[in-house]
Amino acid sequence: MLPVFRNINVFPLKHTNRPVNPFDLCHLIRIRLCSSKASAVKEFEDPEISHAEGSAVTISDQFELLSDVMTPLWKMPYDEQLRAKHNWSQSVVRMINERVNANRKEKRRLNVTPKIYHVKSSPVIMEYRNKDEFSIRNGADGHPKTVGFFIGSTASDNAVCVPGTHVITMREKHKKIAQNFEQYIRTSELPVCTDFRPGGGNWRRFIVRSNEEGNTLAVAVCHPQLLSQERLIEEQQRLKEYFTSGPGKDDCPQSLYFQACPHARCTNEQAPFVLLHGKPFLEEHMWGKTFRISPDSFFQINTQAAEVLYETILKQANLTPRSTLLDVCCGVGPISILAADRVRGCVGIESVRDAVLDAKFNAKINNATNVDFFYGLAERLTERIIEELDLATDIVAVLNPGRAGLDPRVLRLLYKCPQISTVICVSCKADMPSTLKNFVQLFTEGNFKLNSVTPVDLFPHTWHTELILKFIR
Ligand SMILES: C[S@@+](CC[C@H](N)C(=O)[O-])C[C@H]1O[C@@H](n2cnc3c(N)ncnc32)[C@H](O)[C@@H]1O
Repeated sequence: MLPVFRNINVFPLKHTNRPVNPFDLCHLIRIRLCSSKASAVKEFEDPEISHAEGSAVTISDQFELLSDVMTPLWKMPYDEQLRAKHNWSQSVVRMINERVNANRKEKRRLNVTPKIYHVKSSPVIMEYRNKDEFSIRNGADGHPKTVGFFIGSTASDNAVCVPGTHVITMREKHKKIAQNFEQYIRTSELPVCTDFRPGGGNWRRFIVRSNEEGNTLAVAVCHPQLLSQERLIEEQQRLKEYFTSGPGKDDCPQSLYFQACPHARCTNEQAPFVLLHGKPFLEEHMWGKTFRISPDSFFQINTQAAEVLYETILKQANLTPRSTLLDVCCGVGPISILAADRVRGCVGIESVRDAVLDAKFNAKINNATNVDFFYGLAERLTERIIEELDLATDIVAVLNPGRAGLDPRVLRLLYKCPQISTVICVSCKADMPSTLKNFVQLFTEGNFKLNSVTPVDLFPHTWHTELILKFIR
């Protein structure tokens, strides 16, 4: 049993609008775990859980359940996890095969038979997450302002928020800053946002990021509802004082931001990230190069494993001084900047403006003079960029979109371009229909062969695995 973090009584419920029934909670979590990929489903016949009225779901149970949701493989030895991920990679290839053959009129099956490499392990398996996104809702003790992660379903009204104190992939600093933020919002007059409509409350999310040196950047996200600008500024000032000179000062992040976001998510253009304290950016180092990361920019969640990922991508790409790298969905530019010394030039496309500004800055400070980045959607920019790469004889495209995959028009442009002989697809959601569709299109319409699949474990203790799929003509 995990150690008890602090004494929370589930009953009586002082702060809640609606009591949490411990039986409901367990039942919900059981459904959640059974429907997840986790094989180890916890049985809830624990003597510490009694369903009689007035009894409690122990805090240690909540922590264990949260670990089961967030890190479902946490009880499996790491080498077994790697074997399970290898099997999963094979199943992705089977899914590609099924889809390739699903709509074929000809009787003869097409076989996609790439070489599947062993999973490249993560150099670090504990406390590797450099970003955590905390929700704010009712805790299992009924406190309406609890900063943590949901267990149960948010769609039904039964989800509760559990602090991430025992999640083994989370860094201690993130936990401490989140605990301090929880203390802060419990003193704030603003309620938690439970509805986007007026009157639905304010506090929504808390994001903590850090680099390998231990510097941290935090963003408090608040729905502005009908609050005046003066009231928002007053809250920002109080939050800043709490962390810089108040009770949170021992765990003050190096950068503290506030965002008044009226939607589920807002970019910096939609709702500016307001810097309350410290440096505007986080800096990360890989291969002796420096990367600036803005609060709005993507960065791989496991920095040390990301180095392994990038090294593997560049190796698979067989780059030469004659190559041009087309870096589609480039983020803050790591793939292009790390490849710059090996190639004729790199061009990156990215749809988040701040990430493009970071990428340009990163190219400059790393002296990557043969690299350029463009702001916009790949589906809008790729055609013009390919036209401008007219003189390039050997183009390698690296595609690393989010879970939505890429628009089929982008892939069409790539396989119609004769100078592109290699396409490397990088995905952490390779088994999602949107992503599988991209692979199948490259194979069936584009006549590319799937040459190899290399899994890289960016997410130890979870089922997620980053896959590098190499397609060649
Ligand atoms: C998984 S991240 C990869 C970023 C980068 N390759 C890296 O390793 O850090 C995906 C990036 O693609 C961007 N993106 C998603 N859809 C896009 C699109 N249609 N056009 C351009 N960029 C897109 C996102 O903003 C995000 O920065």
